[in-house]
Amino acid sequence: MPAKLSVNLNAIAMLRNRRDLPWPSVTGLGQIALEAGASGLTVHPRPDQRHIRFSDLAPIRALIDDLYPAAEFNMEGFPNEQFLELVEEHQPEQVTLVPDDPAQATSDHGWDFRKSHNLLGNVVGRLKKKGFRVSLFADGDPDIEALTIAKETGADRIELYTGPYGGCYDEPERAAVLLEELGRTADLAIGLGLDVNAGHDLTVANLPPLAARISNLAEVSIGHGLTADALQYGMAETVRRFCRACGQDV
Ligand SMILES: CC(=O)[C@@H](O)[C@H](O)COP(=O)(O)O
Ligand SMILES: NCC(=O)COP(=O)(O)O
Repeated sequence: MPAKLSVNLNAIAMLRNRRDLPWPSVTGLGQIALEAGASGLTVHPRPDQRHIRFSDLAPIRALIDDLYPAAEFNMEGFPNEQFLELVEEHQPEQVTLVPDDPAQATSDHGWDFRKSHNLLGNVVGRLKKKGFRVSLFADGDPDIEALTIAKETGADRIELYTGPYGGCYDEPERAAVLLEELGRTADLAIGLGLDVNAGHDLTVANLPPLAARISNLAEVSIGHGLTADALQYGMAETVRRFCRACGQDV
């Protein structure tokens, strides 16, 4: 089965938040993504709402429920009480727990499962009792003991943090080493009965080798690279539309 694509809307929300105007529309672009074949939408609401605003969550939930009931809503975040209440209110199909601090610019590491065993055990227990699928953000580190703890929390999946791999776009030898570590981590996780997602800085260039190495990859969530491509591949047509709006015949 090919990996499912969940489109992360954070980058679009960040662009929208530059002005007090409703475009680019987070829900509207989410709809285009689902219409084009994405299997789901991902958001990572942070406490300062610098990307996704809490008020974006209900319209995204409604978009999926009303028009794309087979699609999935994936909410990512650090499991503080505010995040857990947002999850309980908006009922995503998947909750991805990420160990990020509110001051972090973006997610840059997976959980330290040894240190966070109790926290994750409690939070995953609370979410599983309410029927959520839970995924835990994990480094590409083939550490069987750490992955066993992840499994013991009751989580369903891990999401491999692919940032270091994505950052090696101009260092193919280093990328190959990191790819193999991600692959070995996935093999161990799958062996323990965890499903495997992946995300962070994935692109159309680095995704095919990852999907080939992890043949059971369940889902990738992609925002930054996908939004960059949407701008690049949409720019020419958009400039033509604006030239026409100027009265030019192009
Ligand atoms: C967990 C993860 O890797 C992504 O959610 C990442 O944090 C994207 O969020 P930003 O685009 O807001 O950095
Ligand atoms: N979980 C990773 C994600 O949602 C997207 O990360 P990025 O593609 O914006 O780096």
